[in-house]
Amino acid sequence: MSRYDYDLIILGGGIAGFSAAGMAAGLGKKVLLVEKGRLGGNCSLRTCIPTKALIRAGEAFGNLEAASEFGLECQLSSIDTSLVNKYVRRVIEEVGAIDNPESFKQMGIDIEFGAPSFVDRHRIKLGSRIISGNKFIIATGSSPARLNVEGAAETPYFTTENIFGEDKLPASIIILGGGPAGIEYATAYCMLGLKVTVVELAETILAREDREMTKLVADRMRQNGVALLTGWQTVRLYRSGKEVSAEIKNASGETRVLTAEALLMTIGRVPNIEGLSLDKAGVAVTPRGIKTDLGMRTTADNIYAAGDVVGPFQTGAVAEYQALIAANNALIPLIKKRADYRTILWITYTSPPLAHVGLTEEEARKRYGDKVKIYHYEYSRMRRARVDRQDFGVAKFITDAGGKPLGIHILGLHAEEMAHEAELLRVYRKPLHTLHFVNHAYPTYSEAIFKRMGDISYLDRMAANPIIRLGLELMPGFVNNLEKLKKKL
Ligand SMILES: Cc1cc2nc3c(=O)[nH]c(=O)nc-3n(C[C@H](O)[C@H](O)[C@H](O)COP(=O)(O)OP(=O)(O)OC[C@H]3O[C@@H](n4cnc5c(N)ncnc54)[C@H](O)[C@@H]3O)c2cc1C
Ligand SMILES: NC(=O)c1ccc[n+]([C@@H]2O[C@H](COP(=O)([O-])OP(=O)(O)OC[C@H]3O[C@@H](n4cnc5c(N)ncnc54)[C@H](O)[C@@H]3O)[C@@H](O)[C@H]2O)c1
Repeated sequence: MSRYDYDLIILGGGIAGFSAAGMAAGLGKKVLLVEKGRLGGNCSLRTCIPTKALIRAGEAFGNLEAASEFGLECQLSSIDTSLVNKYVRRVIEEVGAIDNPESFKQMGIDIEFGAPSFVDRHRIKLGSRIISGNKFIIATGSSPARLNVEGAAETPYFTTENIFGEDKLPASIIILGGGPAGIEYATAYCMLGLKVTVVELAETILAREDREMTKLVADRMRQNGVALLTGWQTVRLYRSGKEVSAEIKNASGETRVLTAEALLMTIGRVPNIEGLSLDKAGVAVTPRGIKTDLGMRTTADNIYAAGDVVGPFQTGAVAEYQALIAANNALIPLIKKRADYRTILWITYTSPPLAHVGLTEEEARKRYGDKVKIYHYEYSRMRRARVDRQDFGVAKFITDAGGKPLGIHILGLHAEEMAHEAELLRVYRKPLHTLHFVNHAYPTYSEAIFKRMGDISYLDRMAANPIIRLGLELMPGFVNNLEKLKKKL
């Protein structure tokens, strides 16, 4: 009989907690999941799912507006958005229902609700009870960071915690923070007809993206009417009658006052560690979150951590990845897994979406100098995109000298799905021309990008190989026609 009540205790019932609990239950372990609030975490209840629902609502309106592109004439004089948040809340409820406590119990996972705190590295206090565990995974996630400037405490503003609680959308909104969160909200609200202003402290929005892609996103957003202000610091917030105002200042000392019906703060996240008494368990923290090694083990050797509470990449996909590594290492000591952050991808759900796979051009040039090759494939060249009237976009391929992808960035319709084929190529270190002989359905976006890029990189490879080149030169016109052919593909 075990010395402990549980083999594994997981703190936090978000995407990281669920993934770890599922794996532990699958391994036949006695597992307890403790959740402070409602099961589902930010991803289902406040961030990933609701923002995608909001963007979908915006795109639905965009599709109506674009009907004439398809020869359909209809009159659209106004848009009533008063039921949009209700739709988003319905989606949250539907997705939340999938994560009900009963379904976890059926998997053999015990669930407890409450705010746990460590007593020592094998015991937590939950209400008046003490519960012991052999291993622990802390997956308590993150909360929105809040700006501490003059007037902030007295000024009403939204964060991801409460933005969908309102019944009506405002007519105008100021969004503080031009990271992925701010840009996704700005995209959706702009499509829904709101007057949107984004204030970003840094000189660029979406600082982790390839610069060329960031510029394309920013230009497109500006064309669509979003006021994007980069390099501006917010110095004061205050109420202006029924509206809110933000006083902002730039590096040259210029000041401006922005006023809107609502203000949303998306300036980053802080790890949820309050009340856990981590010091009693010997778990160290840094300003970014809980300190772990690449095996997701904290400074206490039986305690692991995963997800937003750890970082350095705060996405649902990384939370799940880290949680599986943590559960594996906690429960199967003979097979050690380590996180490799080079193999993660993410999507920023602008419209169209932006997929990020591997290195940016700036990072690739820093590491590999001028040896990198850059290929672009414009959506305007795709037959499928033309059919769909979706020909804005570009796929950018950054490869090493042998054509192996270092980074792939796709801005365009279905980029979020195509990113996975890109990631497979990169992770398995296959050159782009591998795809030259892989069948892709036609007409699809995937065919257009991957097959054609495979063809182009294949031709490049042919031309670069002196022996093949010699042979080809005997074929009249081949090499001369190469550039023409590449343009045509
Ligand atoms: C606007 C926005 C949009 C996003 N969209 C995407 C997206 O499209 N795709 C994507 O991959 N990522 C997206 N993310 C990131 C994603 O939300 C997070 O990375 C993900 O939710 C992290 O999961 P987690 O399980 O680590 O933490 P969380 O989802 O925060 O879950 C932690 C859970 O722990 C509970 N908890 C907190 N404290 C305690 C405690 N003391 N004891 C017990 N339980 C506790 C919480 O109540 C919560 O249920 C988005 C983020 C934002 C801000
Ligand atoms: N699709 C996705 O996967 C997705 C979508 C949204 C968010 N997320 C993740 O959620 C996390 C939180 O997103 P986020 O955008 O809130 O955080 P972030 O840290 O990624 O970006 C915050 C932005 O706010 C700016 N900022 C900071 N202080 C500011 C101030 N005082 N005034 C104006 N701007 C200020 C920062 O320079 C930064 O650009 C991120 O890690 C992100 O990766 C993922």
